[in-house]
Amino acid sequence: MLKALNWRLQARRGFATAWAKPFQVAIDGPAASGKSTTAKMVAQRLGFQYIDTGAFYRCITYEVLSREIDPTDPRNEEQISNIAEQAHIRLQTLFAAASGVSKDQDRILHSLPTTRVFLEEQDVSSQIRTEHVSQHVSAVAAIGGVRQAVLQKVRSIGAQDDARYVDGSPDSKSSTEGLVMDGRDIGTVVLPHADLKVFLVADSRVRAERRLLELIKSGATPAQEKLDIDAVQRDLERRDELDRTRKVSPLMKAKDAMELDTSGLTIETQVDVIVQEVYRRRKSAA
Ligand SMILES: Nc1ncnc2c1ncn2[C@@H]1O[C@H](COP(=O)(O)OP(=O)(O)O)[C@@H](O)[C@H]1O
Ligand SMILES: Nc1ccn([C@@H]2O[C@H](COP(=O)(O)OP(=O)(O)O)[C@@H](O)[C@H]2O)c(=O)n1
Repeated sequence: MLKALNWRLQARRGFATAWAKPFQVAIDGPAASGKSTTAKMVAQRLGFQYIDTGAFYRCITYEVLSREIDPTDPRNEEQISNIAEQAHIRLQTLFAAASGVSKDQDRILHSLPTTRVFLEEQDVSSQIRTEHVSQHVSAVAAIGGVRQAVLQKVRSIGAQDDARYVDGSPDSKSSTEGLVMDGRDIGTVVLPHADLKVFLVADSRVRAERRLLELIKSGATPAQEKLDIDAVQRDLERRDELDRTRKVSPLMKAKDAMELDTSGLTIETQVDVIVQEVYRRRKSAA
């Protein structure tokens, strides 16, 4: 029965082989190196599912700060881990419509997908991107119980699919053909057997300029939070240092990861390099 259903699905999706393992792309790197932008566009071009793991740590941090709990006080670790375990977090990525396309290469779509983040079914997409949350998220993400809880959540949502195209139809391809996940420990801990691991880096000044522009454009930061480029750069560097030096699953490049410096690249180029690498590896594995 299950096998028949699987064959039907395979036929609809035009797969050559049944029970094909989804192709996993792991993208890691320091803050504002371009991970989520690149990951979303790679997922869109390939029709893969996209999971932003940083959003999970941000949601938990938002909840912790809303309850006025100090994440830097070790006495609060158990309480924060419990919050992480109980939190119900859901992501919904809105991809651009891909009507009438047949071949993978034809799925080249240039509008940027957006991810909405729901915490207990409340849309917190902009609240989790404020500087206040950014300043505390690395302390929360360093807690072992929090990492365990997020690991379980991100692994289990691989089985669900909340992706949508802008025409509102569910994306029937995305969950089975492949998955793009971005974060800090994807290639090392979450998906250690990923088919392609990418470690994105960029000069910290360039990253700060990009992040500042993004904060201004999104209006996610309240007017009273005065931003300047030096402050943004300091915060990125401080967060990277905390992420690199924590005891549990620190930020590091997996041994078998491909490093890509985005400092002098356009978004299109960095996406293209990864998409071409996916095609190359799929071809050589066929
Ligand atoms: N090559 C690039 N050129 C210019 N801006 C970029 C490039 N790559 C990413 N960006 C921008 O930099 C900002 C940070 O990128 P983002 O994908 O959010 O990084 P991360 O997920 O690593 O924190 C975003 O506003 C994004 O649009
Ligand atoms: N897989 C992950 C993803 C994020 N994180 C933590 O969550 C924080 C926010 O992640 P993010 O990807 O939203 O951050 P940005 O790089 O977008 O600013 C990081 O600074 C890490 O502390 C992590 O520890 N492990």
